Amino acid sequence: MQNLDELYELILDRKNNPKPGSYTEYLFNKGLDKILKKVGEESTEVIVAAKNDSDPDFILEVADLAYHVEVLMAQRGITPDQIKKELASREGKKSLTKDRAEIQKW
Ligand SMILES: N=c1c2ncn([C@@H]3O[C@H](COP(=O)(O)OP(=O)(O)OP(=O)(O)O)[C@@H](O)[C@H]3O)c2ncn1[C@@H]1O[C@H](COP(=O)(O)O)[C@@H](O)[C@H]1O
Repeated sequence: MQNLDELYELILDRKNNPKPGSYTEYLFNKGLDKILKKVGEESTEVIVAAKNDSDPDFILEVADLAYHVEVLMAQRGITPDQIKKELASREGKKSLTKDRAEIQKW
C-alpha cells in the first residue's frame, strides 16, 4: 500500500540517495527537460485512455501521470503539503478568478 505522500517520500529519497538502476534516479539524472517531456507524454496518455472504455487502462495512466508529476514537484522543490495547502485554501470559495489574478501579480 502506497499513498501519494509515501510515493513522494520515496522519490525524494531517490533524489537524495541515488540508487543504481532506479527509474526515478534516471529521470533526475536526465534533468528537467526529460521530466517535463514525460509529464507531457503521460498527460496525453491519460487523455487518450479517458476516451476509451477500459477503466484499468485509465487508472494505470492516471497513476503514471501522478508519479511523474511528483517527480516534477521533487525536482522543483515543491512538497505535497504545499499543494494540499493550496487546495485547502480553495474550500468554500465561489470563484478563484480573483486569487489567480493576485498570484499573477507576484
Ligand atoms: N510509480 C512509479 C512509476 N510509474 C511509472 N514508472 C516508470 O515510468 C516509465 C514509463 O514508461 P515509458 O514506457 O513511458 O518510458 P520508458 O520507455 O521506460 O522510458 P523513457 O521514455 O523515460 O526513456 C516506466 O519505466 C515505468 O516503470 C514508474 N517508476 C517508478 N514508480 C514508483 O517509484 C518507486 C521507485 O522506483 P525506482 O526509482 O525505479 O526504484 C517504485 O517503487 C514505484 O512505486
